[in-house]
Amino acid sequence: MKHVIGVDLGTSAVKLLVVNETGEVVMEVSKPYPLSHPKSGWSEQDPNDWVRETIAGLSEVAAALPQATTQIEGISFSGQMHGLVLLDEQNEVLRPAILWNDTRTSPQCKAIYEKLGAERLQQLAKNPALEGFTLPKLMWVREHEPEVFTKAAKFVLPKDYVRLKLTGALHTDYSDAAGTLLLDIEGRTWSEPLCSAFGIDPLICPPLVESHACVGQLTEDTALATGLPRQTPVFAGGADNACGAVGAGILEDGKTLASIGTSGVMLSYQEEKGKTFGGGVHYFNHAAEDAFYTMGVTLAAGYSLSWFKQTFAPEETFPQLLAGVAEVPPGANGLLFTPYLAGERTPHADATIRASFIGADSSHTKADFTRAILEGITFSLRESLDLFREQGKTIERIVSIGGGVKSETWLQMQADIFQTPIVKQTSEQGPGMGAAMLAAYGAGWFGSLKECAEAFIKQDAVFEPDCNRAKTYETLYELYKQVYPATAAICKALSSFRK
Ligand SMILES: Nc1ncnc2c1ncn2[C@@H]1O[C@H](COP(=O)(O)OP(=O)(O)O)[C@@H](O)[C@H]1O
Ligand SMILES: O=C(CO)[C@@H](O)[C@H](O)COP(=O)(O)O
Repeated sequence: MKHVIGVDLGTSAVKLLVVNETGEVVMEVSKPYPLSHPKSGWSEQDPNDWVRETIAGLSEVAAALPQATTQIEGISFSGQMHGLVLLDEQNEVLRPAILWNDTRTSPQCKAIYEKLGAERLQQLAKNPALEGFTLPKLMWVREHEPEVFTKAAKFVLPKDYVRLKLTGALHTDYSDAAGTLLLDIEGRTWSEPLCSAFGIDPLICPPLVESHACVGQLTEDTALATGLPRQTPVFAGGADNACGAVGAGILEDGKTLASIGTSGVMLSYQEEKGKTFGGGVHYFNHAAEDAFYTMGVTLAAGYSLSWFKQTFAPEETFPQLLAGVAEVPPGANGLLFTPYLAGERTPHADATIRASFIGADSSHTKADFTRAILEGITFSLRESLDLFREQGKTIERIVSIGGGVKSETWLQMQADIFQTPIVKQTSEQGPGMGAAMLAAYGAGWFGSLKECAEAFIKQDAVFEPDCNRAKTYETLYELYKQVYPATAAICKALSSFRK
């Protein structure tokens, strides 16, 4: 039987999905790598860790499925967005990648607004200037590490670097380019006015391709290192949220997903071009051709839970940590959490805000704290959902993807807080499945991504909202929304005390 491989380069790990022609996942491999925070608000990874772990994952696939490897008709990628990978003339990395959740670039974002003004920026980039985006990171390196910047021949996004090392071919796709703040989103070219306003040589930007485009095959070295055939076709792939949308079947207006990975995302397909939803959300190219989506982002969603586990229960697994949480009532016995460990994007674009537990008392247990964290993350995503609903988007059901899907308690909580049915698919790996689907479509298995979605995507369960819990959560949500304005000034004043 024919197979494709979807490689999802997440923030916590690279996850590989081997999928057969009926859409069945025949093998999954996950290879973690470290995340480093050299200073408060900084977030970096070594791009060569991504390459090493991807090759290790592909080798595991080749060893476990020797017959299947000769029938692999494509590999494609999904990647954490916005991260700046700077390359020299020889395509070697010049410094650690500066990631999507790094907020060191507030002065550069301010400079972008001062130069263009919010209205002109919105007109050209269709997005606000946010610390996580790639352009302010380029400006930061130019200002703070000029000796590095002068050596930079190209920049790429994270998954593009991995693909470059596997194939020797250098590209990015429209969905990932959209998150740089340098793309003319609807014109689908690097924006000449944006590049020239900020002194960025367009030659530093990688060539643009469609997400399903075949960009080459494995190099001889990669074939040797992995055990996969050299002629295996490689397809460009897309931004992880665009791929998540493909893998969750978000391919027409009204279809919406909630993703809880390291970040949290509320994403909806956007038929009407250029709608800004008040400027607080992102508007990006889809991995499907000539299509767009809009989304709000919580910077520390799953990251809040993994931070809590690592700090207070490092010996426990996630299922052990979550074991008592279903028995704790909504509201965690009077404990509220706001997930601002790394600053925030939507609806509060604020790099200095930090997280809070409000209402802690001596009766609270670890299970109360854990439940408060799950609720706080979900309230934060509800704020993005409200932005869409308030501007007239009809959202009747939400597909949930990402690591958070592993907890049924969390899925039910999403249904109760979002007040909408939550769909769980057979694979929670939305981005990896989306990458596999791009390979399947690129390889010509299907006439369109929609046809591929019909064949590949399978629903596993639906979680319906419970009226009583939804009502309780409405009261709690109103309290949650008061925490940001009440703590913003305090967090700003505390920022000079941070590491
Ligand atoms: N059993 C579990 N129950 C609930 N959440 C989980 C579980 N296991 C992992 N997670 C959450 O999933 C997150 C990782 O999700 P994932 O989609 O793999 O992230 P990424 O793509 O950013 O690497 C972790 O940070 C954690 O919060
Ligand atoms: O910055 C964004 C979206 O704008 C993040 O969603 C990143 O794309 C990281 O994704 P995960 O590692 O959480 O999947």
